Amino acid sequence: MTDSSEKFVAAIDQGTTSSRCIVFNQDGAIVAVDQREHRQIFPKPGWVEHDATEIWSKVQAVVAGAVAKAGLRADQLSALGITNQRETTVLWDRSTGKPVHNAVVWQDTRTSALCADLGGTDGQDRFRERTGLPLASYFSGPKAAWLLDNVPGLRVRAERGDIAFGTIDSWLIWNLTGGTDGGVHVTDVTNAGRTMLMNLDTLQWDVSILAAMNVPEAVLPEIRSSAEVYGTAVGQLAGVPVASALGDQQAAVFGQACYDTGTAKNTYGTGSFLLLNTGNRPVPSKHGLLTTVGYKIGGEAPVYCLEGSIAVTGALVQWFRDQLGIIRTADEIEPLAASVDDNGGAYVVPAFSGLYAPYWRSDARGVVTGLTRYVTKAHLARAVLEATSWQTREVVDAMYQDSGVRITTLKVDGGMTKNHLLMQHQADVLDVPVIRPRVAETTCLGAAYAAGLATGVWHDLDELKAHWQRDAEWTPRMGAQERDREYRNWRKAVERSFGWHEEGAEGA
Ligand SMILES: Nc1ncnc2c1ncn2[C@@H]1O[C@H](COP(=O)(O)OP(=O)(O)O)[C@@H](O)[C@H]1O
Ligand SMILES: O=P(O)(O)OC[C@H](O)CO
Repeated sequence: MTDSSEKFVAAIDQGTTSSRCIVFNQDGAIVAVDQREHRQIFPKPGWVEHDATEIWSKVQAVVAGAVAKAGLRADQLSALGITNQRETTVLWDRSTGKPVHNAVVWQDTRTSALCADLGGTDGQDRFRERTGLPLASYFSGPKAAWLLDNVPGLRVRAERGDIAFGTIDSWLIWNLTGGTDGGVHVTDVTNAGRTMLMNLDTLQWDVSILAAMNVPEAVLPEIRSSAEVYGTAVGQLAGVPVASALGDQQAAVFGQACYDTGTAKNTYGTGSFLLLNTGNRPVPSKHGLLTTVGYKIGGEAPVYCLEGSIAVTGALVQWFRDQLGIIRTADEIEPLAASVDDNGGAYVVPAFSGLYAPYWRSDARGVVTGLTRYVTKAHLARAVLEATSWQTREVVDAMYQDSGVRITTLKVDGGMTKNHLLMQHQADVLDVPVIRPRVAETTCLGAAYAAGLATGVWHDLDELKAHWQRDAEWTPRMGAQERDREYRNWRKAVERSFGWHEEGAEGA
């Protein structure tokens, strides 16, 4: 039985591989969780799609599951927050509510040639000043343009106003608030900022970029803050205010209580995303980072971040497990790696979708280098884990070069942080302590916090900060000489990955 004065907030985390719903109490503690995976669709090398209809039905199922496990009725929820895999692009018909094509996922590289064309003589930097982003297949605007050009008849329907564009937050909010029967078509600044269509200063759609990418304004959602009531849910959550939306990495910043300028977190999932809070002004990057909105609470000033996006970290462990079959579960990598003292001279650069930060090289492909007869699967297991910590080190160095901020501790979260060997190596190669909080579900927690702030469950950031508690800490142990030698080797390995893929050639 629950105390009737107690307040609860639910958050939906719609991620790349699964959807989760978590119910939190007023202390920010987890009351119930439900989670379901959805299909990964790979129609061609380099293409990754999701079925947005399947995602919506999985989301409905996990909401029902979490609310039931919590022993609550929907009307006992004070608010619902949304957080989501970013950039993944859905176009749907406003009158039928059906997607016109599978969603094109953030990892999908089909727009590489389109991005190269759009860059023209300015190259990757054409829209960087206005959007904070390099032209890369990662972002949503070119994905929408590709769909408009490749789904027969779609452009005409879009220009007539019959089609809606959205990242997953928009798709979910529209469905939650009624869909074809009055659903609201909105997005928040953190998600809009990943389309490459939003101006970072005005936080509005940039009409000249829309024209350059040939994306009609009629398809776009309204851009709102990350924490405000967008609408009221219908259906199973009837009456619950839908009160926050944040991209998952920004939600983790919020859930990790990185509210002060200079604080940073790294989330280790399929990929890894390190965000540094840079305060109320966007800091441009000259070293391969993204400038992105961290969050915006209602009418308050936006908070910006520098972001180092790494496409493949946990996904490399999955590859080691599923494609090579060397381990049966992800957890087995740690004892295997711990059975040897070092990587035996081997390095793995997981440039499966090219390399993201700080290189943004779509011509890179994965390499395993340094092989000799001495190298065993245990050395490779180490090299697989070390690929994550070295990629993070490169991003941390770029953060310092761009912002002058030297990270003194790194807050971490995500599925890979249960791997002690990896977290120790991370502390070693950064030479700073790495700290994991007690509530590891920082993404959902951030969305819940934002929704709770918008509805008066919590009152200010200080209240939220007081919830944060340390669970584990790793302190650096590696000597400087070893660190520097290994870093040099890692960078040599990265150079070996460049220039492999030629656009238009066979294969991915
Ligand atoms: N013990 C482990 N050691 C290293 N990596 C792990 C371990 N357990 C899970 N992972 C990796 O963590 C990732 C899952 O983390 P999660 O935060 O759930 O990711 P996402 O939200 O991106 O789906 C997977 O890519 C998996 O390979
Ligand atoms: O769903 P995740 O955790 O893999 O995160 C994906 C990122 O938002 C992509 O930008």
